[in-house]
Amino acid sequence: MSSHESIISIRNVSKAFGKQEVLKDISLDINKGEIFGLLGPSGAGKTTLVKMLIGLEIPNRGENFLFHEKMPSLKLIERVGYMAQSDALYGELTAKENLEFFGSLFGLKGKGLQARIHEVMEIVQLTEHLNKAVHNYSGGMKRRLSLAIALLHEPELLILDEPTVGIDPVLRKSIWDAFYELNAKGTTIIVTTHVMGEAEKCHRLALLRDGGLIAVGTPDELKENTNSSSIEEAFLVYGGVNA
Ligand SMILES: Nc1ncnc2c1ncn2[C@@H]1O[C@H](COP(=O)(O)OP(=O)(O)OP(=O)(O)O)[C@@H](O)[C@H]1O
Repeated sequence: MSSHESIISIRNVSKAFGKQEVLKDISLDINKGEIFGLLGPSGAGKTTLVKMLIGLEIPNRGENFLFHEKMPSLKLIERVGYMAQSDALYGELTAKENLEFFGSLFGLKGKGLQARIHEVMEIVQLTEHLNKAVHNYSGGMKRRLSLAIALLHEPELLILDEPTVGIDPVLRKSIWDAFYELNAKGTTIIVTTHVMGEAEKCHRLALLRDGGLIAVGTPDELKENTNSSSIEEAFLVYGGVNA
């Protein structure tokens, strides 16, 4: 699916919070049509990096581009669906009302919006809970609703920060099936994860540790280059730890 047209370009980016350097001289290109995974342990800098991609964090050094435009730039936001790690939902409102609110922010309305609401709720398998107040949703249901919101305006780029945390394996599989379907229609997808099995599902991966990029490649390349039988083992080898 990947076209080798770079839609994200990160050039020697570093970021510090106070004295803590959270991203260290990262350079990376992500191509149109990829399912690209950012894999790393908790605190590695994944969230900081994805926020930077869409202009929510600004680097101290280096620069990053989205659709060839230097970030931060507000005008690109409609082309991106972003699902943050913590759910930004209105608990008092029903799922439908949440979707209507976020849809209206993207200029969706009327029958088109209602049809789209039904489509995205089908994808995340929440249709029967459409009229339930969100404070009655479980953690996994909230994650799925957040995903539905990110999909609502049919963005060409989806950036998903740990999209399947708290979601059971059966539903996780069906959500990944939905990612592949969207990807087949041309959507580029970036996911952060610390789940190795999930990383295997990506076309390409960047391994992050302590704010540094330790390797980039397809899951097979990463395993072959390190003589590893799993991504977990490859990660340890790249990280300088004997597997
Ligand atoms: N706004 C901030 N102010 C200060 N420190 C921050 C801020 N945001 C992140 N950090 C620190 O930066 C480091 C990287 O955090 P980040 O959330 O990017 O990691 P992560 O790989 O996404 O981790 P997780 O998988 O746990 O979400 C952590 O040590 C975190 O405490």
